[in-house]
Amino acid sequence: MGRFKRTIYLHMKTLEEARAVWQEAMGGYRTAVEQIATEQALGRVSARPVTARLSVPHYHGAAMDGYAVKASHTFGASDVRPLRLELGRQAVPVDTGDPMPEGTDAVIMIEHAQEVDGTAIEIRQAAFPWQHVRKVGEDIVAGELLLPQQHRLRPADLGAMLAAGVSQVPVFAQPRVWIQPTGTELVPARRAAQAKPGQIVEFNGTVIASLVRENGGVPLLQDVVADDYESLLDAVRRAAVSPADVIVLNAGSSAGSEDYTVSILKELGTLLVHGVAMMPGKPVLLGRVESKPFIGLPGYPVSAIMAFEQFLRPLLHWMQGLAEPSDPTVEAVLGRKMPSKLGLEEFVRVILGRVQGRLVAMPLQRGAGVITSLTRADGLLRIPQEVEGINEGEPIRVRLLRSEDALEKTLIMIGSHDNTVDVLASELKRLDARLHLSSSNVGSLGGLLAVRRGQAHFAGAHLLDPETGDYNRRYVERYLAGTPVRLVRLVRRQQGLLTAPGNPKKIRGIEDLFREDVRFVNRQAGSGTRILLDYELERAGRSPEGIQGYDWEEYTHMAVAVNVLSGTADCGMAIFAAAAALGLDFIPICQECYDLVIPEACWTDPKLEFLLDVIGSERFLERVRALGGYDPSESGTVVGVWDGTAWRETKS
Ligand SMILES: Nc1nc2c(c(=O)[nH]1)N[C@H]1C(S)=C(S)[C@@H](COP(=O)(O)OP(=O)(O)OC[C@H]3O[C@@H](n4cnc5c(N)ncnc54)[C@H](O)[C@@H]3O)O[C@H]1N2
Ligand code: MOO
Repeated sequence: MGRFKRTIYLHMKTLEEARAVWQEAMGGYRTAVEQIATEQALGRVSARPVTARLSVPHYHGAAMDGYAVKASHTFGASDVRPLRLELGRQAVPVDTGDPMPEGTDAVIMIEHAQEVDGTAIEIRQAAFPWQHVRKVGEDIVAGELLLPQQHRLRPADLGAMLAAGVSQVPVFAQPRVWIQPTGTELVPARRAAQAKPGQIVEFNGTVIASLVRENGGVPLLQDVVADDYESLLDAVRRAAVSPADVIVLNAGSSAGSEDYTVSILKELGTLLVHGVAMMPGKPVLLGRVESKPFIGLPGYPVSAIMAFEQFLRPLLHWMQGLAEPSDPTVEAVLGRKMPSKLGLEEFVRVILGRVQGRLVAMPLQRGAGVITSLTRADGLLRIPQEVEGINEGEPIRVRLLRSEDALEKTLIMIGSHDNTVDVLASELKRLDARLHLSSSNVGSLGGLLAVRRGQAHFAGAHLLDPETGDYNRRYVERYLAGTPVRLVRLVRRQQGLLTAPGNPKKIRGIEDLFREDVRFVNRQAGSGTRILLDYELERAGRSPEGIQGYDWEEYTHMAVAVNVLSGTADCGMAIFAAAAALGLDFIPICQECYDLVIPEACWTDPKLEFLLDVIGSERFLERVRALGGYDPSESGTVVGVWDGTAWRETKS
């Protein structure tokens, strides 16, 4: 078929404008009202006021176990003048909830009466009228308003309705949402392992369906349809005549030549908004097909979720007569400078934790395709469109994605990543389910700087001093003058050369990097691994000249490994774990030390005590050994105490 014209965002709106247009168009849209059994109504929203049919209680009943009496018969009883009441006639035994016997109006608790000969009780205190009696209608009076309309029903609400004889309740029908994943490149998740380049596992459908469910709707998740005009047109037509109340298409809403959604919306309905000045989520599309709201969510997962929150979440609430929920926020300081595009409202995912009394927010990866930026996030920072960026240390408000008290149990780690840190995180959780380790991977040096700024509970670093062969101490001296810290060894780990499986080029060591038929992939300047390579070259008396690919820099161990696996490089330097993860060959070059840098100010924080307990535990050591490529024999050892100007202890 012929190529379609590329579409452009006709009139990009600000987020505020787009939300206003959407509310104007859809704010009054409601689902039908249906009667459902009260027992099934949890979480549903009342469509009309609910009134009580019966009073509760509907008889005068005993509120305590004891004896029903007529209060006036007990007057005058006291410690000095105990009073006897004849059992059966003046005092009738009752249990809590029993109806009050004819002629009685008070209950004396069993512990305040003494039985005498099985024929009478003796009391030492008078009862007052209606003492320990639940009177008719004490709780609910028939005809009284029990619950207002547009109220989300909670467990206690169901109880009150049932008690008051309301067995059916009128509620707004749950909005049914047609979710149509589109894309020729999409393959079902069960075939994830066989996906070829260009094929993407379909998962947005499940994410959107779950969000719909969380917000009181019923997802109608469809099979994927191809990105061609006819198939999409057909899908939207089917949605329009289906019982669905809302139509959601994902994706194909941006400017690609296969992004037909705009044309379809124009053909079958009305376009309200195309393009919103928000990021992620810019290519969102809003409109109407027949009388149904239509939303085109962007394809990138984070974009889809952000656009869901701004447009579909409020809609699902309006449709049930509810207001859009507000989100809890906290005040924090930004841990790292964040530039932002003017004219775009930006949503930045952050980790959050309390370090030395201040709540610190550290930005995670910003890419709209990085779904783990949301799984790992503790909060969401919104940078308004008129702001060009936020400076490090500036106070900000952050929307919470976890509970506020959970933040008090969060350890913030910044620095270089290592797989044993993941083991640490999982062992901490095992010890106490509330403990949480949030990490931001910005390299070893970035970690030291974060410690200097008081933004991390600890950093992870593996910085070699080429002059002494020692790790981290020299860098602490240079970057942490005035900041007392302790260095704790986490592990020693193998660094080496990675090659394709079977090592087809027969690479045996550093010397082979200079061969003409070997293409190398390097790590970025300043990274621990790069420093190590340069050190090894110097020890071998070689300069890097002559290594093909020395200038080609990647930022992580795994990125190096991926290049070797795909064949774009023959060899790279990384830790053993990266080779093991992708089934590559590994030629050990040396062992390096990976240490935790813990500020003295955090040393006595109970969370860090837990952390050190974990590092010292046999289970942790076992799991680290099982990873391969690690030597945990010094794990947990304090290898240096820095008082801000000098080392107080040397290696122990
Ligand atoms: N030239 C331009 N290109 C792009 C622009 C732009 O303005 N000009 N906008 C970018 C932005 S911002 C976003 S966001 C994306 C979204 O584009 P679409 O909504 O058209 O989505 P696709 O291109 O079809 O897909 C993007 C990406 O997401 C994956 N995807 C799609 N559906 C699913 C699914 N159900 N499950 C998992 N992953 C899915 C898809 O395979 C793509 O990788 O466009 C930029 N481009
Ligand atoms: O706006 Mo897109 O949604 O950044 O990735």
